[in-house]
Amino acid sequence: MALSENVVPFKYKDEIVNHIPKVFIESEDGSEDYSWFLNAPSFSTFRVNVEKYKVQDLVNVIEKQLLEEAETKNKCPPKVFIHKIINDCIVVSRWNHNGLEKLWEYDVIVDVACANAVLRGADIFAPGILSMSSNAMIGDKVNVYADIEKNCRRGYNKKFTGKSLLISTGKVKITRDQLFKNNATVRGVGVEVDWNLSGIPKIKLPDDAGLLQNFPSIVCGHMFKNITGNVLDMCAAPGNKTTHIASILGDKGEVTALDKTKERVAKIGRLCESLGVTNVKYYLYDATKCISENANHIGPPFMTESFQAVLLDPPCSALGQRPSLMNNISPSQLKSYVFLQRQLLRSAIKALSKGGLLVYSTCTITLEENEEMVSWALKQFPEISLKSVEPSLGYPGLQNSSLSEKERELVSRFGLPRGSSVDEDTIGFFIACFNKNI
Ligand SMILES: C[S@@+](CC[C@H](N)C(=O)[O-])C[C@H]1O[C@@H](n2cnc3c(N)ncnc32)[C@H](O)[C@@H]1O
Repeated sequence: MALSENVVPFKYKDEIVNHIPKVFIESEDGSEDYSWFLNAPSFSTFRVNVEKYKVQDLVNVIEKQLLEEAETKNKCPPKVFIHKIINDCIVVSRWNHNGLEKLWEYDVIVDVACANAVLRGADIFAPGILSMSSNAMIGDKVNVYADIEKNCRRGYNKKFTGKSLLISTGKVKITRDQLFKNNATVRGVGVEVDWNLSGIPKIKLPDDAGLLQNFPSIVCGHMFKNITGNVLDMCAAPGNKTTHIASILGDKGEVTALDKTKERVAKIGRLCESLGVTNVKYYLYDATKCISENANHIGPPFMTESFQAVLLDPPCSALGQRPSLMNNISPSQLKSYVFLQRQLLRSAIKALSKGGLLVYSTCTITLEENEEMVSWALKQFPEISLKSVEPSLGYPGLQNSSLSEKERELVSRFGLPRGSSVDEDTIGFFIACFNKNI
């Protein structure tokens, strides 16, 4: 079920659209169309922890679960398969349904972040619930709406009349009283989803089996296939790519992971532990300052040219994350990322040994943070050269950027609103690879 409601998913639409390449919002008749932002990619992708599980075994587990669910739902199950090139990636298609209807007496209102997650196959966790009909008891069925204009107060106890969108139906697991009484902070699943608007299924696997990861992010990990030695992951939390690179390196190397935020660094540790990844060292550190001429101890800052490969997956405007029912990013916030990304690139190039590989990736779609960042880096640092993204999946860089035709072919853009395969219908993402000249 595709969403093309009358929803403009940007609070500061007029300013933000100036930064969005036309291909993402212009429909064939030239009118504005935001459906790419509103809809989730058609496939879920699960990156298998191949140290512990066989990919085919997990395919069988997911297939069995979906088959059982299909019998109760009286529908054909989604397809489950291993990606033909990215062999640690399981692809799951969606349920086919014709949309949702208000079916039940009771309503639940959730915030936009929660709604975006639900549309990607998540249950509804308590912190995302803003309002629930007061008579809804555990086990009752509810209609779930997204508060798309962010007008619903947490704990609101009347019928919500603001702009909302029916995104799922499900079963109550935590009552209104438990959620909101005495400003309670309740965790866990508040509503178990049975149908969501996107048809993206829930996938239930053990914690150590791997993780749901966007397809281009999984591809990004594969850039490190031929690396031996030390890899620096400069902006690493929560560690999704760190743990993937570590698993790809195996006993051929180690990942040093940095992040500037304490709580997020802790997440890297927890993920390594849960996946059983041991070749990662992680530090709370500002990656713009992680290289120093006089570094002389274990841990950051490090000596120049001490890493065989570097991943720079910096903070970005994240406009490629979809679905996004409403994005409050302000124009000044949007513009702020380029400065930090350039600073981080400077450190990345210092960190890299001669002949080493630098991978730059973002989950955004602006030219400034992608193609133009690459051409800035090529001009600024004559010691690096662009290298093709291998395996070459996705689309070339966009036209009308400062990259030459040849350079456009070397970088990868994911998620242009064109094709419908798992390689094409993804979040918006960008990967560029550089070599440091010998
Ligand atoms: C796009 S996220 C990284 C996602 C991560 N690579 C993954 O795949 O799990 C960007 C991260 O950069 C971190 N960050 C922001 N500024 C930083 C800095 N100066 N040094 C290191 N990390 C920074 C943020 O805390 C955030 O966790």
